Amino acid sequence: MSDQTGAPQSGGGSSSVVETDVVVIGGGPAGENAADRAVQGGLQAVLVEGELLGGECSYWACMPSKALLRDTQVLSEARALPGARAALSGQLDVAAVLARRTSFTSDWDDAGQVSWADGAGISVLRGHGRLSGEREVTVETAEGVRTLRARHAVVLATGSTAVVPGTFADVQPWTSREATSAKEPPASLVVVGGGVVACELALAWQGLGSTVTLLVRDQGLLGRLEPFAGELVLAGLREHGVDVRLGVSVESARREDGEVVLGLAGGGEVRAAEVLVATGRRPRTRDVGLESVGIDPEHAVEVDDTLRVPGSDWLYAVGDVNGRNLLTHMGKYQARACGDAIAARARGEQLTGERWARTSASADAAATPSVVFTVPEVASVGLTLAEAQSRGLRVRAVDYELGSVAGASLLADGYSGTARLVVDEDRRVVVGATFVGAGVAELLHSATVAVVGEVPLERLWHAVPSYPTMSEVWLRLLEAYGL
Ligand SMILES: Cc1cc2nc3c(=O)[nH]c(=O)nc-3n(C[C@H](O)[C@H](O)[C@H](O)COP(=O)(O)OP(=O)(O)OC[C@H]3O[C@@H](n4cnc5c(N)ncnc54)[C@H](O)[C@@H]3O)c2cc1C
Ligand SMILES: NC(=O)c1ccc[n+]([C@@H]2O[C@H](COP(=O)([O-])OP(=O)(O)OC[C@H]3O[C@@H](n4cnc5c(N)ncnc54)[C@H](O)[C@@H]3O)[C@@H](O)[C@H]2O)c1
Repeated sequence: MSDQTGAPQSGGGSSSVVETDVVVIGGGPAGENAADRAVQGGLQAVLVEGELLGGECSYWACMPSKALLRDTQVLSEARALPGARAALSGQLDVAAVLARRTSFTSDWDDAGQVSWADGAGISVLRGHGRLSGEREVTVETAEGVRTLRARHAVVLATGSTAVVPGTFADVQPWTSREATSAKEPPASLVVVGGGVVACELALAWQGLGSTVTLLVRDQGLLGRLEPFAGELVLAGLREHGVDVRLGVSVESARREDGEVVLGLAGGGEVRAAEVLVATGRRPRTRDVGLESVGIDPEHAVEVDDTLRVPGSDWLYAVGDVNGRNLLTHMGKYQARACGDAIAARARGEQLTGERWARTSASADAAATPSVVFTVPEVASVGLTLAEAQSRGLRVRAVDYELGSVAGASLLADGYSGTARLVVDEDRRVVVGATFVGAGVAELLHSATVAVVGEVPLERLWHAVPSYPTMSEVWLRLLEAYGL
């Protein structure tokens, strides 16, 4: 361990038992934050990590993928301004983009995160951890098997892994890991899937010079978001040269002459130097010992709003592994609530799971923000119109073309984008918002505050947006609603 738990130890050598307050299995963003909050709450914590401290997000997901996309976004915005466009000449420096991407992953070295954990007072134990009974975790380390016993809680934070359908079993496809860490663009890339990973990484590699084909089983992209979001992203991908084919299923896959050949249902083939399978993720629940405590490892680990497993007084799960929201910021949010809940219970406090309490991850169900970093960007929070209706809310959607807002028209000639508010008519509050267009990511937090705060429309009217910013879309939306 990189630090002492200060806890009594028994045994020695390869079978030593370490007792501590909290054991966290998985040192991704969620696990790190759960351990950190427990320590801040006055407890000792051991964080067990089998690969790189920092998890998927730091090395193979959020950070490298956004670094791969950023230059394409900037070029697209510059091309929308005649003056800046005139200054654009020559080619994108692909090697520089890849080097910057690599710098964000610290060249896949976690020394910086280990030193953060040390500073935060968290003990890091490297190895594969498994639950091995109540409050007990067994860790396979390079030095032998270690057993950890938790006085207060064990937190499962093992994340998720890419789902690769059996069709691709023999072709060693790229998953998001290879697609975020590749050392050079493949000449051609076929991407399978129509979700966030597929859209972002198709655009990233097209922007870096690959010829990209996107095969989508459904009739549209980004099915969980408002329909107009998928339509605008589809148009954006096609404008960037991605060959997007909708309603296409892959029936077979083989490698031939150094290429991947995909056979399509109904006939036809697609060939490319590489294939990226982006067909979703599953919680990492297998091989973590859930069976030893009577939990089915084939499903996400169910938790209550304090992130504790129902029926248990010691087992918690945060981040992707509980399937609530597969997003870094939501995993970290859950982890803060979880670490605080563990510390509070250790002090003998009774938690009722009250909505919006500091120890309840209430926003998971009501106000999850997310950004798709494509061109155009999609920024959304809360419920879509369809979700709100399916929950039985009496809602009304208000739409406005972002290009008609002065701030947006200044940002780009021919700015195209759409904004939607979903208003709960009974409470006259915003329960969902979606913005699609260039530069909308930074607009999102205003909507998150409105949704979480349940700010009445009449009061929102007094939140005056500055002129000429894109935020003026708030005023236009409220006017369109009838205020
Ligand atoms: C390509 C891509 C891009 C993404 N972009 C974004 C984005 O822009 N914004 C965003 O919010 N989200 C994004 N996500 C989602 C985000 O990466 C995840 O939601 C986030 O990483 C989940 O954090 P976590 O801590 O739950 O799990 P992980 O990050 O998966 O970390 C889990 C950790 O647990 C370790 N582990 C697992 N099992 C064991 C075990 N038995 N013993 C010891 N250690 C173990 C793993 O090695 C890993 O380090 C993206 C995902 C992908 C695939
Ligand atoms: N910018 C971000 O915040 C960001 C970026 C990437 C990923 N993420 C997170 O990661 C999660 C996973 O993303 P994802 O895109 O991998 O999954 P997803 O579930 O969002 O999308 C999977 C896509 O694959 C399709 N699909 C599923 N099985 C298929 C099959 N057998 N053949 C063909 N198509 C199939 C689905 O119809 C869907 O379009 C997201 O839900 C999101 O929470 C976030």
